[in-house]
Amino acid sequence: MWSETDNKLYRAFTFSDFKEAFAFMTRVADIASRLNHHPTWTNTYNKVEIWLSTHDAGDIITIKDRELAKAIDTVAK
Ligand SMILES: C[C@H](O)[C@H](O)[C@H]1CNC2=NC(N)=NC(=O)C2=N1
Repeated sequence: MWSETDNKLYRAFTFSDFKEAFAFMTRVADIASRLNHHPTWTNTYNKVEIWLSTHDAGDIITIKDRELAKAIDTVAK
């Protein structure tokens, strides 16, 4: 589940290995390009952490972040 802290949506995803984590990131990259809204994220081996906020609106959570979060959930296993 996504949590809200510091004016950001945050969720951590864990996969079986690095390859699965990176495949997920590739799918998210496609979505982000399509929505023209991009995550702040880190990847360490099988873990991907994502923070969503809208920089253009002064780094707050907007509908764009909620839509991206929902789309990311559809490709997370
Ligand atoms: C010019 C371009 O449309 C903007 O910079 C977009 C790109 N992706 C973005 N992504 C995020 N997370 N926040 C933004 O404000 C944002 N703005």
